[in-house]
This record gives sequence, C-alpha cells and structure tokens, in this order.
Amino acid sequence: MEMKSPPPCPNTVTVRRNPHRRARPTPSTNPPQNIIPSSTTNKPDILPFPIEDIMSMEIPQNPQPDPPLSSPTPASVSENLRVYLRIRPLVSPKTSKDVIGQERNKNAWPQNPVAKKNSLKAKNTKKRSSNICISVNDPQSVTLSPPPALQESKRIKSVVYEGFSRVFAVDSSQNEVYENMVKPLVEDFINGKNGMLAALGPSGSGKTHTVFGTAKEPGMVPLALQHIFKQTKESDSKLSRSFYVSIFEIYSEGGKAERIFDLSPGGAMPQSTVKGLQQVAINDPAHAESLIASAMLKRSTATTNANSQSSRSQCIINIHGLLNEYDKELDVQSNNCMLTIVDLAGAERERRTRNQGSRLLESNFINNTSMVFGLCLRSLLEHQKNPKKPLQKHFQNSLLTRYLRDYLEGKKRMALVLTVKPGEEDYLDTVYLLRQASPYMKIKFNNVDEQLNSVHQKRHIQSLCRVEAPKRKKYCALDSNETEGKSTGDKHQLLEEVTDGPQKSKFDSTNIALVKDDCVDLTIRDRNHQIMQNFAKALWNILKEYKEKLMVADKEIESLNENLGSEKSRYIKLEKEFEDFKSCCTCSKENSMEALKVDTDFHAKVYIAGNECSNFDEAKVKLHSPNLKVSECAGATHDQDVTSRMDESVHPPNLKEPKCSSTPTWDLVFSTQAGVELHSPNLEATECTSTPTHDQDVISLVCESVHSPNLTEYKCSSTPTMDSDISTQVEVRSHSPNLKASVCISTPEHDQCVTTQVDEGVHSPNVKESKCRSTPTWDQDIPSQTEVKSHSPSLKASECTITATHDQDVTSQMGESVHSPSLRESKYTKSPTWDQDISVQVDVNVHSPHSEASKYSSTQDQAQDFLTKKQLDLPPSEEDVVSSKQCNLDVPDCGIRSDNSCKSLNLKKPKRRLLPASSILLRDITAFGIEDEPQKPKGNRGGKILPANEKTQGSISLRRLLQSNLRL
Ligand SMILES: Nc1ncnc2c1ncn2[C@@H]1O[C@H](COP(=O)(O)OP(=O)(O)OP(=O)(O)O)[C@@H](O)[C@H]1O
Repeated sequence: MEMKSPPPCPNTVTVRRNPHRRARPTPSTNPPQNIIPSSTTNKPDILPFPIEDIMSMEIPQNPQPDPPLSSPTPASVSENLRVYLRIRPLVSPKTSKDVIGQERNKNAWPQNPVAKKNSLKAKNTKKRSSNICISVNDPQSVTLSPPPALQESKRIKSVVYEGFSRVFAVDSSQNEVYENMVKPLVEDFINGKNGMLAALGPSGSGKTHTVFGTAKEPGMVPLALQHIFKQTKESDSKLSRSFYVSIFEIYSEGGKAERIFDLSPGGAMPQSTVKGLQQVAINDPAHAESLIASAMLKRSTATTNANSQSSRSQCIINIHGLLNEYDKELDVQSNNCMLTIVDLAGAERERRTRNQGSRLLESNFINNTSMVFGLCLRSLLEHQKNPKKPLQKHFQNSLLTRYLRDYLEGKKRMALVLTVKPGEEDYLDTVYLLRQASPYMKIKFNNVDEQLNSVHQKRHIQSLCRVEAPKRKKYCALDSNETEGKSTGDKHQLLEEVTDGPQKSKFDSTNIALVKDDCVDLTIRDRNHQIMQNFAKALWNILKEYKEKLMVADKEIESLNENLGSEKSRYIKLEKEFEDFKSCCTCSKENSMEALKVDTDFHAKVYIAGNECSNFDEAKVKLHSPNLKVSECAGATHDQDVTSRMDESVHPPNLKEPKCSSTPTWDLVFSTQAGVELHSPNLEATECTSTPTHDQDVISLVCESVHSPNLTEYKCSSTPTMDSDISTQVEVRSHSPNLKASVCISTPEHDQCVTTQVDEGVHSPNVKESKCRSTPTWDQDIPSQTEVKSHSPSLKASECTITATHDQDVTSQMGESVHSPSLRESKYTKSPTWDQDISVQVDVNVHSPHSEASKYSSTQDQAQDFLTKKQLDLPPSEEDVVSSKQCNLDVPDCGIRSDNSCKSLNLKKPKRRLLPASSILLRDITAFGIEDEPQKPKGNRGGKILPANEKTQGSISLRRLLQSNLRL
C-alpha cells in the first residue's frame, strides 16, 4: 500500500523521475579473456583518432595559476559543484521528546483528531523502525539499500552513490561538517569571493539543524560568522571588512503568490523584491547569533507528520563583506562579496505528511520551488555537457531561483548539502533526492574567477605603486610578481606604460580592466596551447600506428611477390604441359614440336610443324621485337592434310626478310593463308612460296599489307610440280615508297587446275613493274582473275600474262584500274596454243595520261572455244583505238561462238570468281542428262570430299566429253 502513487493533486507539477539507476556490475571473478590479438593477424588495429578524448581531457584552466595577490590559498578557476551528503541520526530522542511533549504551536498541525491519530501512528512506526537504508562506504560514497519489502516485491537492488565531496555520517558533529564543508567557502568569502551553500533534502532530514543548529550545536551560519570575525581580527587591519547580515524568507501563504519576508529585526512589510531588505551590521558573533535567533522566531514553521517544526519557507541568509573606510578610496562597487546560505524547505510527500488545507498548499509551493531549483541545475548540467543546448530559463519560475540566478547559471560558485534520513521508511525520500542530485556533481564552474577579488588586486597594485614608484620606469608594478611564473609576465605588460611622477599612482579602473582581460586571454591561450599539445601527441601516436601497419603491409607485399613468381613459373610449366597434351591428343603418332621460341630479344622466329597426320595449324604472331631479322613459317613434310594459316603482325624495326613457305612433300591437301602486316622500316623483301611437290591440292591465300619504306621486292610464287590443284589468291596492298617490283607467279607444270586471283592495290610511288603470270604448261584448267589497282606514279609497266600452252581451259578475268601518270604500257596477253576453251573477260580502267600502249592479245592457234567479254575505259588515244581494234580482230572468225556484248562490270567489287567454261558446259551437260563418269578424287586419298568447284574440273575425260558434246 505504501508504494502506491498518490492521486494527482491540483496545482502540482509532475516531475519526471530519473530512470532507475542500474546496479553496479558485480566484479567478474573470471580470469580476463585473452586480449592479445591472435598471432595470425599481425596487423595492428589502428584506433580511431581520439579527438573526443582530447577534447574531453581535463585541462587545468590555468596550469600555473597565479596565486591571488593577497590570498594564502591558490584559487582554482574550474571546479565541480561540490555536493555534500549529511545523514542525520536515525532517531533523535530529544526531537522525539520535543515533538511529543512540546506545547502545541498555534500553527501546529494536525489540528483534527484523525490527523493526530495518524501522527501518533507515524511516530509509533518510527519508533518501531530501527533499520537503516543507507550506509556510508567511504567519505565519498554511500550505499542505499531498499527495505526488504521493496527488494522482494519490486526487485529493487542496492545502489551505490559516489562522487560526493564529502559524506557526513550520522555521528558527524556540526564542527566537523563546518570544517569540511563551509570553512572553504568562508575563507573564499574572506578573500573576497562570493559563495553560496544550499541545503536540500526531504522534510525533517536536518537542513535547518545543519544550517542554523541549536544553541548547543550551532549550525553553519553561526560557525561561519564566528570564523569570519575571528579571521578578521587576526588579519591585517588594513584588509579588514565590515560585515552585514540580511536574512529573509520566501513564503507562499495559503497558496498565494510568493512573498519576501524580511526576517531581520524591524524588517519591512512583505514584498516581491529583495530591494529594501535590511542589512544589519554585525560587529561580533554574539550579535550575529542573536540576530539569527530572532529571525528564526519569525520564520514560518509548522508541525507536520515529518517534522515537529517543519520549515514552510525558503530561508536565505546573506553575509555581506565590505571593506573598511581605508579601502573605500578604491572602487566601492567592487568591494562587495557575499556569502549566501539557503535553507530550503524540505520536499514533502503528501502521502507521508498527509497535509491538508493550507499545509497542503504550502507543501505544493515548497515542492514546486524544489523542483524549479532542480530543473535549473539540470539545465545547467545539460548545457555544460552540450553547449548547443540552450540554458533553459527555469529560474523564472520561482522567486528563489530568480534570486539565485547567477549561481544556478554557473556564474558564481556554490555548494550543495544534501540531508537525508537513514530510516527504512525514508528510503523513497532518500532515493529520490540522491537520484536527482547526484548528477549535479558534474556541474562545473568554469572561469568563475570574477570573484577573485579585483579589489585585492587593485589594492595590491596601488600599494606597489606607492612603495616602488621610483623603480618603475621600465617595469610595472605587477612585474614584481615574476616569481609567479613567466606567463604572468605578459599579463602585466600592459602596465609597463606606467611612468614617473604623478602618473605613477594613476592606476585607474581602465588599466585594471585591461589587466583582467589580458589574464583571461592568457588563460585561454594556455588552454589552447595545452589542447594543441595533446592533439599533437595523439596524432603522433596515430602516425606511429600507421607506420607499423605500413611495415606489415610491405612484408605482405614481398611475400605476395614471391608467391606470384612461383605461380608464374608454375603457369609456364602448365602451359608447356598443355601444349604437349594438345599435340598428343591431335596426333596418333609421335608429335614433335621442334621449335617454338618466343623471346622479346630474339633474332629469328621459327615456326615449324611437322607430323604425319592431318594437321591444322594456325600461327598467329604479333611481334614487336626490335631485333627480329628473319621470320619464317614452314609447314608439313609428309602425307599430311595441312591447313596452315599464318597471320603475322610484325613491327620489329630490324626485320629484313619474313618468309612463309609451305613445302608439303607428299600427298597433301594444302590450304595456306598467309596474312602479313609489316611496318618494319628495314624490311627489304617479302617472300611467300608454296611449293607442293607431289599430287597436292594447294589453296593458297596470301594477303600482304606492307608499309615498309625499304621494301623493294615482293614475291609470291606457287609452283606445284605434279598433278596438283592450285587455287591461289594474292592480295597485295603496299605503300612502300621504294617498292620496285611486285611479282606473282603461278607456274603449274603438269595436269593441274589453277585458280588464280590476283588483287593488287599498290600505292608505292616507285613501283615500276607489276607482273602477274600464270603459265600452265600442261592440260590445265585455269580460271584466273587478275585485278590490279595501282596509284603508283612511276608505274611504267603492268603486265598480266597467261600463257596456256596445251589443251587447257582458261577462264580469265582481268580488271585493271590504273592511275599511274607514268604508265606507259599495260599488257594483257593470253596465248592459248592448243585445243583450249578460253573464256576471257577484260575490264580495264586506265587513267594514266601518259599511257602509251594498252595491248590486248589473244592468239588462237588451234581448235578453241572463245567466250570473250571486254570493257575498256581508256583515255582516247590512238593506241587504245588500235588495241581495241586489235582486240576485236583477235576474236576468231571461225564462228564457233563469239559474244561481244560487253556487260558493264562493277569494279568496286574487287573479288569475283568466274566459273570456268568447263563448269558452264558441265552444267549444260547435266541438263542434257549426261552422266559424268565417276571421277577419281585427286589429292584426296584420305577420303576427303573436295568442294564442288574444286573437284577435278579440268579432268581430261570431262573435257573430252564436253568437246564431243559441242561437236554434236
Ligand atoms: N544531525 C542531527 N543531529 C541531531 N539532531 C538532528 C540532526 N539533524 C536533524 N536533527 C533533528 O531532527 C529534527 C528535524 O530537523 P530539521 O528541522 O532540521 O529538519 P528540516 O530538514 O529542516 O525539516 P524541514 O524541511 O521540514 O524544515 C530536528 O528536531 C533536529 O533537531
């Protein structure tokens, strides 16, 4: 029942309680975990830059504080709010007696019998209760233990509150409290500092007892006054002060507006401001005590369930210290210093006090003021933690906080004393107070050095001026404080301007203000300097960590490089193995890789493939070796179907002679393609030779694009020696300026089908002769296509000769497009000599202005079939006309067949392959239903089926069949 929250009360403010404080973790008994990083990762983890740590470092505001000029104790510029805790004795027999036997005050409460009963009950309960909830651990901490009932029902655990400036146990005396708590404040006050002490705590916890005490046990105010007068007497009379006391209370009578009541004898009427309050001059401690005693009689108190004489108002005592007459020569305004002691009315829980009526209204006022006081401190704390958070103006919400504004905003130094009762029944009051007030310990008073008595400074400066005036031409009065540290030297530089004579003593307030400003600047500079030092240290540490990490990374890179090297060698080995395996797979017999050399600094590249089975080789070489001089590709030697493709893109500057030769020796189907792109500046000759020796079908395609400036000769020759079908296509594109001759020769010697296509696009300025010869010697079908495109300005002769000598079907197409200004002779000669079918198409475009002769001749000796198609686009010249006529004349009149209808050919189509006449006739024969006798495959011993156009088109049997057909 005790724990139920009371019903909401009108005119009260709900205060959000602090979250439950967690119990401190039990120290672990387990051995510490292995915090050493595993050896596998040697990388040191680099911590983030501790900028927050640096900024939050405790840097003394003034590392070498200047001792106050007349103060024996150094003044610390920054310090935390001092929070003291005093635990009153559990049961005060005297008090209890007083409460029970005391004559009822007229204001005493409760008035009604029910409340009286409750009050007695409460007293009985208090008497019965002997357990305490709070125990002192050490002078700075206490442990608060909930009553067993709460521990069981709400599982609330004991909580340690620590960080107090001092904890006074139940047996601590007033003197002890004074010595530790108030004496420093009083000494500061004597030295001209302002200070304030406020007593907070629940009702009946001993605030008033601590502040005012009793006759036997005087409290902090009487002890402070005694101390002050004692100290004043002992000190130098020149520094003596006069002290004045003002004492007043802030009280809200019956819930009305707050009023200030002057408690001094003859105090004014209640007022809303502190102006007009009496300041009673105190001459000795006795006078002060009597004054305070009379004030206490005036103070509003009442008997409640919590306290027989409960304060119903906030009581404030101010002790003013004013310098004596001697000092009044100086700035009187700066003479003031004040020690303020506040006895707050104790917070009350209505549930406990069971206040009613006006007491309840008083209770609301008291609680409200306590809450506002707490809010001000909390706001100050949050503002100090995060300066972006504005300092809330809670102080406006009560008269007390308005009066204490400077203290509650951290502008002046203050201290708090928390008073608590140790009984179990007081647990809730105690825990609430400690939770609320313990964070206040973090409040700091920074740069509150105002109070470092400027009056003392001024006086000291003035006295120095008087005494040491003659010496002060160069050094100011404050330089006498050299012993205070070098930093103070700068501080007093401003005063060096003091000169002799009457000006010496004119230390006006402006100079003093400058000194003070300079002091503040120096302090800030010192602080910044220290921050920068810490920053540099932290930065240095981070850099060291990074250096270590870099070293580790370097080592890793080294090891990785080693691994890479070994992997490379392994890769090369595997590649070799793969090549071996590949050749093993494609060959049933032994393969021999004779040589394969690839080197960046080699002089000869040789690619030789030799095996005895069907073979498909493709050599693609792209070389930029500066020293390459010879490039050679040679293919198979025996009984092989060889498809060789050589594709070279060679740019070595010293290459002089690339050779590509295929010399199959036996029974081969040969397909060779050589594509050469050369940009070697020293290339002098290119040669491509296909020389099958026996019964071979050779398909050669040579495509060369040569741009070497020194190339003078280009040769391409195919010379099958026996019974081979030769399909040759030569494409030459050369821009070599020194190219002088381009020769393409197909020289079948025996019973061969020769298909030749020459496509030349030569732009070499010095080419003088372009020759293309096909000279079948025996029984051959020759479909030839020759296309020459030349822009060589020096070309003087272009010759294309097909010299069929015997029993041959010749299908020729010649397309020439020559733009050489110096071309003087373009020859096209066909000389079938025997028993031949000749299908000729000539398509010549000559734009050479100096073309002197364009000759076309076909000489028929024997029974021959001619199919001639001609188109000439020559510049008008006599020779051309003659040649045209000659051309016409050359057409035989034997009437076999003559077709002069010249069809315009599209010269942009460079490659056209005409079907040989025999093929045309064969088509006719097929239409007639004549069956060709089974042909014996040539060069196809391996059973390979040749394409239709490559079958033995020139076989003798077929030709005879065709001839007989034609004769019919
Ligand atoms: N340290 C102490 N030693 C002996 N008696 C004490 C001590 N503290 C308090 N008391 C006694 O307890 C009673 C209540 O104390 P006091 O009036 O100072 O409480 P309070 O906190 O001022 O209460 P309130 O806020 O209601 O005024 C008084 O009779 C006082 O003598």
